Amino acid sequence: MALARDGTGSGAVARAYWSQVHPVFMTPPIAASLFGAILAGSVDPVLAAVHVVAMFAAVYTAHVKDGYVDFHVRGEDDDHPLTERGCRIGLAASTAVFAGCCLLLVALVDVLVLAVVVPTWLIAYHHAPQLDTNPVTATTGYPLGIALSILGGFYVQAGTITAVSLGFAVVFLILLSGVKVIDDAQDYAYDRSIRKRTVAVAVGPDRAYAVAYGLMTTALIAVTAFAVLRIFPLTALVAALAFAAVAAVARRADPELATMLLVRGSYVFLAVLVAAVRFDPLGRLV
Ligand SMILES: CC(C)=CCC/C(C)=C/CC/C(C)=C/COP(=O)(O)OP(=O)(O)O
Repeated sequence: MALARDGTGSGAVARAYWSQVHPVFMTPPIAASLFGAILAGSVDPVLAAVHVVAMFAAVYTAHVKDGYVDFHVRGEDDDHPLTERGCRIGLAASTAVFAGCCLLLVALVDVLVLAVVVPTWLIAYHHAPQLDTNPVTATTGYPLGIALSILGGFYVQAGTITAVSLGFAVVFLILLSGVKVIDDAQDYAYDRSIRKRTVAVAVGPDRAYAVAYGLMTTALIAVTAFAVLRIFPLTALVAALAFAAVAAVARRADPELATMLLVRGSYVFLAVLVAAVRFDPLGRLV
């Protein structure tokens, strides 16, 4: 039975599976995992790599399942490169890779690591058709995965969760939930037509913007407070300032441009936080 819908042979199958690798969605959890590792201080590259592969496998699972549900079950999408059987085999393969990583982490770290790793797959697998039907879970599912990726990346190195790692995870959960609300607002008309209940569809675009920027502001205030209290490194203030500058520009842009700016702003935010955690130049000055 065919695995790919657009042709036969190993080339067509490989292209179909490769199409489910979405760098826009897969790079952030990988970066988050590595950020967690850096936060822990000393980085064991093997542990970091196993956790990164687990996060990749979780997000791959989410995409294959989402594509399967949107095309084969709901009939929402016009096209999908994998057949139903192709989707099932893809899901089984990515889940097997994820389970293999979990076993390795249990062997190399401890069994408690499962508490911060397994939920990422649960969120990913249940994104469609369960979590994506409710505005709250549709918005927070992916950011929660990123937050858990930070915690998991940290845990595999440090063997514990600290207040600082939890603080960073919560900040990313809130900030990225805000970005996701704007991202979803891009598809407002289409999502409304298929009765997909994003925040923009549920409360209207104007209130969705207010919710989104409220969430981002809350996250930045938390970073500022944690930095001033020296719970986070002082240089984290620069990360908050940089993101605030991007968000101020995005506020006046349409949802498409705003999403593009905010996603890039999130990378700048993360990059400055890495520098803050590693070197804290501002903290050394005062
Ligand atoms: C480790 C980690 C980050 C885990 C979380 C995984 C997770 C929930 C990923 C979601 C990826 C995805 C299918 C996005 C598109 O959803 P959509 O419903 O907005 O887009 P659609 O309109 O294409 O269905």
